[in-house]
Amino acid sequence: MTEKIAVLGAGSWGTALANVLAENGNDVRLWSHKPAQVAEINEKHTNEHYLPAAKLNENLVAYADMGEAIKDVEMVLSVVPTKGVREVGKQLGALLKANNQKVILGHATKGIEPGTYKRVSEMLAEEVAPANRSALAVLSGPSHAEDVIKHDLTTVTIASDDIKAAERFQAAFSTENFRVYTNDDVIGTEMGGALKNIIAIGAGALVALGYGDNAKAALLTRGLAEISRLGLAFGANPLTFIGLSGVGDLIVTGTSANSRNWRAGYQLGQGKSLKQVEEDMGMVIEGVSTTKAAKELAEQRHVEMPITDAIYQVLYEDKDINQAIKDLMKRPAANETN
Ligand SMILES: NC(=O)C1=CN([C@@H]2O[C@H](COP(=O)(O)OP(=O)(O)OC[C@H]3O[C@@H](n4cnc5c(N)ncnc54)[C@H](OP(=O)(O)O)[C@@H]3O)[C@@H](O)[C@H]2O)C=CC1
Ligand SMILES: O=C(CO)COP(=O)(O)O
Repeated sequence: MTEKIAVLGAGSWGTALANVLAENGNDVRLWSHKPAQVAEINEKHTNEHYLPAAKLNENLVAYADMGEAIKDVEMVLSVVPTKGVREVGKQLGALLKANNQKVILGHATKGIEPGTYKRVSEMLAEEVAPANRSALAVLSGPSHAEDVIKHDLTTVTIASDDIKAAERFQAAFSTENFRVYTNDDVIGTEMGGALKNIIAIGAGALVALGYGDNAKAALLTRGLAEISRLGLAFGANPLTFIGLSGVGDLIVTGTSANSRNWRAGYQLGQGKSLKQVEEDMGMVIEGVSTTKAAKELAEQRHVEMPITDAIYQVLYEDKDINQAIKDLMKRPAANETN
């Protein structure tokens, strides 16, 4: 069965995911808030700023009007950065209400809302009334848009409390190069996807500073320990953190120059200021705001997250990265599994 599905947000990830859906024969409507980008996608079948040199499937149709994009669809996937989720969710919620329309609502965003510490599905649940959504789902896992658009082998997971909804997304997305699993742990899947971006910033910095493989492995492993600790405090399934949206995404983001978070860390390690890094990237670096949200959330819940604290001090308190690394290594002796 093919689906009529709207993808909201035409950045690198929204476009790559919409392209997988279109190649798989679905009727896909990609909404962008930029009319020039809509024209480029529909006329040239490219999205040069976000996916340079990629040719998009010709069945992928872009819309500047969200109302037209969601007309008669049964599924919607929001793929805007965390900072845009409320605005897009509000717009979607109002349109669905006016149409008396109910959709399966998914998202593929990786972040935590600053100040409220809400996960993305919680934000969407607040913006789209229960009458207008039959289920909420999250797509996550190790999946750089740059690889997906080239049809490189990719696996992701779709988590939902409603397994039938997860299976609808699974069927719509599954291709010979894009393998999709389902999962019922929405909390763990969202926490893993959001928090690995913090560790990826640290991983990029380590490489720029010339540290070796042992240091990288230590950071990723102890990073996973603190991601899991915070996730468990919110009721996540521990097994999720050894799955695609946990260690899987941590590996891809923490070891790849395709990752914006890794590249941001690398540039900070080279001595660039955060302001300069953000200006130069031209794309979202989710880990910057998530570091602040996670640090505050961990303090509230009395969860120990020393690496997140160290990265917070580098990003927000101008702490020298070498000093932050030294201080982490000099922490009191500890038991690994406590
Ligand atoms: N890129 C990747 O490989 C992956 C990304 N993700 C996650 O997907 C999410 C989106 O990332 P990604 O696509 O890479 O980000 P990009 O920076 O590439 O693109 C973001 C897109 O969202 C648009 N946007 C931002 N705010 C709004 C808004 N308020 N209303 C409408 N559109 C808006 C941007 O528009 P504009 O051009 O005007 O800025 C842009 O088109 C992030 O949470 C990221 O962590 C997850 C897995 C892989
Ligand atoms: O989440 C990602 C890959 O799974 C993309 O990470 P970046 O946002 O760091 O590029």
